[in-house]
Amino acid sequence: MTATIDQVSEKTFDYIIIGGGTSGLTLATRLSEDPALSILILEAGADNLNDPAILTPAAYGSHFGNPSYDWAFKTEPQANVNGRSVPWPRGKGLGGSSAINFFQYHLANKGDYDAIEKLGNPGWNWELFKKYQLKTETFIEPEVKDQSINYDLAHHGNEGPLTVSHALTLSGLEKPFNDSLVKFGILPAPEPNTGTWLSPLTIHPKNRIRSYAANSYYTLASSRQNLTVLTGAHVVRLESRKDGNLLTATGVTFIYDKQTHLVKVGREVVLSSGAILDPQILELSGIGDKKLLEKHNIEVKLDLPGVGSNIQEHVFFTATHEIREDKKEEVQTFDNLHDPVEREKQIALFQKEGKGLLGLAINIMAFVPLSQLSPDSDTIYTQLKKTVDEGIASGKYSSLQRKQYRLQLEALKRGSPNCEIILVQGAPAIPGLAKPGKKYGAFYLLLNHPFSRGSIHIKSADPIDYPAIDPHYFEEEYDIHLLIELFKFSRRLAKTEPLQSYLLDEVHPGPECQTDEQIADFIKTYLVTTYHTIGSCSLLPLEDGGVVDTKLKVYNTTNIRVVDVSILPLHIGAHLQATAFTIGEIAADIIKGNV
Ligand SMILES: Cc1cc2nc3c(=O)[nH]c(=O)nc-3n(C[C@H](O)[C@H](O)[C@H](O)COP(=O)(O)OP(=O)(O)OC[C@H]3O[C@@H](n4cnc5c(N)ncnc54)[C@H](O)[C@@H]3O)c2cc1C
Repeated sequence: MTATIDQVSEKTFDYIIIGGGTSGLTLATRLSEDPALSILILEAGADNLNDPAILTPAAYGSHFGNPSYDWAFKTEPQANVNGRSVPWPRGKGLGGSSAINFFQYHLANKGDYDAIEKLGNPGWNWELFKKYQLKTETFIEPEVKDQSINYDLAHHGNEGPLTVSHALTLSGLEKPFNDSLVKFGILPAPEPNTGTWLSPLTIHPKNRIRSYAANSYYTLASSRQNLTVLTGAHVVRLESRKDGNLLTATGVTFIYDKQTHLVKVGREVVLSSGAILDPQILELSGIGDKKLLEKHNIEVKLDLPGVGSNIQEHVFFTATHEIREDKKEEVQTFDNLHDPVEREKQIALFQKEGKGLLGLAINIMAFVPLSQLSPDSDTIYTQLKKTVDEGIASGKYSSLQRKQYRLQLEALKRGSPNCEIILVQGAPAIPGLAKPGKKYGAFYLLLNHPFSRGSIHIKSADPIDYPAIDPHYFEEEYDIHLLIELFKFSRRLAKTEPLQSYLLDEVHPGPECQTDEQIADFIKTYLVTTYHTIGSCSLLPLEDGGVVDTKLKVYNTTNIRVVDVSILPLHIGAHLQATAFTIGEIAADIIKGNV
């Protein structure tokens, strides 16, 4: 049961968690295990519990633009992607982005977490993330023991709140994709993910519904008397007092039903409002870059220039092929789900028998180093290193970028996976692309370790005004260079047996797109977000632009923490939800004094 405003307004809680999303609900569930503590979650969206629009698998993208589920952000116009403002959907409501995401559930490779420690964060490494990820999930072994499915029980939990398993239906494209990649030396991956892989998913294979923060973690805790959840509560700012140099949060101001309210805090305020809105709430609270706050006439409580800087985002674009006529019956794709009548039929079939297209998932993926994909990888590395060296010599890069780039270059040199290819069973939603009666296979080509750095800052002191999201796409040329190489690789892969026997010629962009300039223009026109923003409240030493310390506490505060993916200081080669749940688990143990 969610609370009424009278149970919250002007009351005091030990812990106030802002945002009932992925990390926030994880943290709240663990903290409320102690009946002596009172915990409040303030969530701007609705509870959306038991909503089929969230629970039904294969609902990819159907929530986008719907204010009941999606904040529907947009970037500032991006100079290097033809001036486009790129839509950034993000989950709104209990469960946050875990309620609308695409189900893949996995950590990145070891080196990506160890890099967090190397940036000056003792203890924040692979061992820590692995230990706590095991707490998040109960892994159910798949009934279909297809040879494409590869997993290692040592890397899975068996007592966690989330249910994780593998897709109920295979499309028929898994094995040809794997076998063609082997011809390039890219082998099926052991866990964790390096190589070709079918990602585990947060779909309950028995109930056949999405497993996410609200029906896993929150369900465990929802009847506890010490946990209060207020939905429809949009947090505006933290109230605070200053004792010497240290800031202490005393309460939280929020808007509920168009009225402004205050709730007081006994111990700590935790921001779990996601990487886009954490910086807005901090800046509206007077915590951020002094010059920016003064520009908006906000009283400066803490000059903390790292807030909203160091933004890194995964992006991708799609190359689409038609499935050959003689393979159409053999291969299952999402294409038929665009027909509303067929979709209803498939939902009924899935609910009754667990069969059909809804059991398909976006899960066929490979995490590979550039050196395995491009014959020009040595030249690209040499050019990149030269650019970085010149940038350092000219003073173009901050001390943080210098450290990050050194680690990124080292990772490239040792052949750590930095590219991702997903084979999606169906055409992307580009108007006019998919023809009725045809089936498609599409390569999603992803940039996971960008060199460009962006920012997210308030545009005004109005809390309802969305912040300016400026990822600075392709400001570092290597980022687009890598995508061009990935695209060329996807063409070679499509022409390699056995995949070649399944895929007809590329229909988008198509054969007329040949030169690097043409490919770059296609990428700039169709680039989309992978929904994985990090860095806006980075876990880093203060002198490198850090916002939180290794206990996730905001610098120079006594009781304000940030607990969500905004703390990641350098991007990882994985989809982010497993890391978000894991951060919630780690934070709970930090607060309990166990880490
Ligand atoms: C469309 C989409 C698809 C994705 N697909 C995958 C995938 O397949 N696999 C994967 O691993 N990852 C995926 N991700 C990414 C992953 O789901 C997120 O990175 C992760 O869930 C983020 O967790 P979080 O706790 O940081 O933020 P969120 O889960 O987004 O939680 C933030 C919460 O804070 C609330 N909030 C924000 N501001 C306020 C405020 N002012 N007052 C009160 N409440 C507020 C929000 O409404 C939200 O509920 C996807 C994300 C999206 C959006």
